[in-house]
Amino acid sequence: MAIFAQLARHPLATAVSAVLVVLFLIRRRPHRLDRAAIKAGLVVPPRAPAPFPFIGNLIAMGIHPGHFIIRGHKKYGDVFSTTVMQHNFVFVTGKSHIMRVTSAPERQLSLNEAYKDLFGFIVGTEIFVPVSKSVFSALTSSRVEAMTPALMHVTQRYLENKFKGDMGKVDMQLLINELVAVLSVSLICGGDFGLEYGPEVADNMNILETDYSVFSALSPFETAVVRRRRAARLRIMALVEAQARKRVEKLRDQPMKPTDDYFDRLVHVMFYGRVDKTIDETSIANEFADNDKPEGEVDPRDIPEEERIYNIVISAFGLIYGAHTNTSVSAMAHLCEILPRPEYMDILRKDFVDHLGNDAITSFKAYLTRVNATPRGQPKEVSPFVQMRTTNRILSESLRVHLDGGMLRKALEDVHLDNGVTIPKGSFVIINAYPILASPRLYGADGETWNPNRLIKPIPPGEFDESSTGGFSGKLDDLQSPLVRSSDLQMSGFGSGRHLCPGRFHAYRMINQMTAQMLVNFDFVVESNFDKWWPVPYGGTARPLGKFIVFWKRRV
Ligand code: HEM
Repeated sequence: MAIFAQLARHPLATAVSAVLVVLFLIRRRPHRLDRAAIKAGLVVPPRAPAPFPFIGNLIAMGIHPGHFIIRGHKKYGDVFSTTVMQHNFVFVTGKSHIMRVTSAPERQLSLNEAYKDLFGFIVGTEIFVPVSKSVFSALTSSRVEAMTPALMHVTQRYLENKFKGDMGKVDMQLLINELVAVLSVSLICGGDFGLEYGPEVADNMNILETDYSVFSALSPFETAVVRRRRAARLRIMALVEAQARKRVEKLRDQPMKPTDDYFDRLVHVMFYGRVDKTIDETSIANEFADNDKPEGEVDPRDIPEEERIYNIVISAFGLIYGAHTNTSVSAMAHLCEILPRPEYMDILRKDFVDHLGNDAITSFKAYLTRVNATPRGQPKEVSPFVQMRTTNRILSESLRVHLDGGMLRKALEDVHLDNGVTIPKGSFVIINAYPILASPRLYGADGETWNPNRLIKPIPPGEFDESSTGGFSGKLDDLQSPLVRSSDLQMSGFGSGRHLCPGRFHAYRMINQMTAQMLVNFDFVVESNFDKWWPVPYGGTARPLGKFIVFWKRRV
């Protein structure tokens, strides 16, 4: 009792004690999803206490999700949970659990529902829709080849416009953001559209991606930010809609063709209900691409034409967003490593000129003509971009180091793991890439450090030492990247399993060709580079903090 009498005389101490008691009580309470599962007799994951009411473990997750998650796995094992902003988050690692999560069907562990719930307020919830296999097939590596001349042409035109004169200074972050937006739009909506409307879409994308405030998100009133964002979104949608109407007319009596671009595919599938019977299963980037008819999907011919057009616009808009955001920050990550290092700029220049000469677009078109003329069944010439192994490996190292997001799902039903633990329905599930990229077993003692030599000259497995630096003794895939399959667990930044990123071939092509065209035409000196990178807790590339300002000089 004496202690309470003492406290009563010190109001501040009383207030602090009361807050501590409340925090203590709250941190002990299991999450409501756990309570429901426990009531049903299920074993739930061990829980890392969340020290703050309402925000839960937001601060620890915000500072460095990877460190928080590694600490959690060390303490609680392969599966543990915590509360962030009232949501239940379950973190999963270990091969069997990762395979269980990444191979689960969408109706059980949903990628779309997870992103819709957490990020829908930023871009609108309706863009998170599953895409059918017939459409995904337009993202295969052969489609990347066909789109390459258009991407190179758009890049060339863009650089001509931006770098006027012989020398200058540029904010590289803004430039890359805009250029990748122009390229993404060209990729999804066609090169013709990209050249004409790319910069306008890029400006509006910039508003959507950067112009939001917590105040406007929480405010019951319509703020100026909300109005700007709505106008930007509507403008992009109006442009894409005009393109959709044009293509609907163009493809009215046309069957699907191998030469269709991505937008043609959308129109064939979503407007005319056509299915590609010739899809080569193995050429689809997605390991579990069995979502030809996502659950609940109806035959488009059964819905009104205007609704079909709207669905095409929404799908295209969602994909432009998906293609742009991560590719843009990945390109920044790559260039912020390359531009301060003249020796690597020279290696990339040489690789590009060795394979495509001084007139890259003409050389690439000639290569495409040769490949298209190759009779069926005969071995085809390997793409010059695929032959640039060193270039691809250097990019893979940039992505490996900066792609420390991972995979995010929402449990739409209770998910039982083989260790007897159940992920309760309603939880968000995260598999973080950081423990993989920082694993000494795979990359030695300095896995977090950018060092392309580890991929350029991998060490034979018997000679690999976990305490060594700059090493890697695993396998590389066609992109000269550490394998991304869930069974190998070498690199999970592009996801794996059912939702493995189908656009990664396009991402490599966009970044490699734009980097090469910049380096071949200009010298660069970095004035200031990003201060640091904030690792994201969801899928994709870390986000840069600070300014990336660069002097450029035209090469003669
Ligand atoms: C370096 C650039 C890119 C990165 C880092 C990246 C990363 C990712 C990640 C982490 C996922 C989720 C995987 C999972 O949770 O299992 C994903 C999915 C996806 N990505 Fe990418 N991506 C990139 C570029 C692109 C591009 C250029 C496109 C389109 C052309 C694209 C289209 C998609 C689509 C459609 C999905 C959803 C797949 C599905 O639902 O099955 N991405 N990407």
